[in-house]
Amino acid sequence: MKILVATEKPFAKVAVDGIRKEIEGAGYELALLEKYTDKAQLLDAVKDANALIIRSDVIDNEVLDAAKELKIVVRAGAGYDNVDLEAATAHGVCVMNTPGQNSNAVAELAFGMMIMAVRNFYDGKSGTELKGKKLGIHAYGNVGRNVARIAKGIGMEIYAYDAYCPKEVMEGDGIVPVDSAEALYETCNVVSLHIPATAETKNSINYDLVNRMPKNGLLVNTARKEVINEADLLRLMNDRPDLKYVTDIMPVHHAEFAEQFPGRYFSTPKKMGAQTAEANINAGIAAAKQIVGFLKDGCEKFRVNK
Ligand SMILES: NC(=O)c1ccc[n+]([C@@H]2O[C@H](COP(=O)([O-])OP(=O)(O)OC[C@H]3O[C@@H](n4cnc5c(N)ncnc54)[C@H](O)[C@@H]3O)[C@@H](O)[C@H]2O)c1
Ligand SMILES: O=C(O)[C@H](O)COP(=O)(O)O
Repeated sequence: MKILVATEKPFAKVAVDGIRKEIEGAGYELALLEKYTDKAQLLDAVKDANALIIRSDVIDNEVLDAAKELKIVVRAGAGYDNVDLEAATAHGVCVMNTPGQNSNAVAELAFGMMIMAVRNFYDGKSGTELKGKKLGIHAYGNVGRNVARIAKGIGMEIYAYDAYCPKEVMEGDGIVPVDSAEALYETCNVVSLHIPATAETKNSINYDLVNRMPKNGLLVNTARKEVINEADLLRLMNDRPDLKYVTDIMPVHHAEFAEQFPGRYFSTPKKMGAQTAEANINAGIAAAKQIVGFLKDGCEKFRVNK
């Protein structure tokens, strides 16, 4: 059995070593395709792979057609919007993610960007503190819960909205649940986005919603660029010179944001939320273990396609 790690953005070496230990320890062969620059390289590498470990790498119908021996794809990470689930099901390929394995890394980055923004991107002028401010967590999943944990230490008032998480879970964590996204944005000085990119959420962060934020509101996005209605946000930030936007996922209209909103906008050059040795180790080794469990015992825990 050949297990291919196909990562355009590679894991830390220590994580690859851990993956190798799991795969070779189970008697399988490990192949690496790292830092590839061309889809043709991926199409060639998947030809004889029985299992794939990927990150944000796009697995579409063309890749699945080329991967004649493929049984399983594990997205080492949370969001699996980069995998065509319907096509995978049609090809008889199981798709999994590794929930929770990179969430602390993302939560820490959200605070890194949050502090940078409220300190005016370190321009020397007086900024503000997070302590005592109202934080809105938009989606109370694995990342959202880690954000809440850190926010407690900072001394923020914490509110959350999640369309599917029971209010009792938030209350049990000492978080104030709110009934709608609208109520969250109306209430909070800072909103941190943690919704997945789905048909329901894409473009949902729009003019009306963000405009509900109080004066000097800050929107932090470590989720996906697709959830933002960029045209609306550009228009709103022009209409509301008090608002700031920081993101770990570079917008399609990055140049416009950067040019129009100096001192109010920041994007990491490349998605960095999960880019820590710890998150790479956690997610990479979990992916390797899930593949071994699937191939040896048929374990389908964490399967995300039907
Ligand atoms: N920047 C990065 O490197 C990075 C790393 C990890 C995750 N992410 C992104 O963050 C997202 C969240 O990650 P996670 O680990 O917390 O995932 P998760 O699956 O643990 O949590 C997602 C939460 O979103 C909620 N949700 C789904 N649809 C919603 C909606 N319409 N309105 C409100 N809540 C909704 C779910 O109920 C769930 O609680 C991922 O899907 C991914 O897109 C980015
Ligand atoms: O959904 C995720 O887990 C993140 O977007 C991580 O993406 P990456 O593995 O490309 O850093």
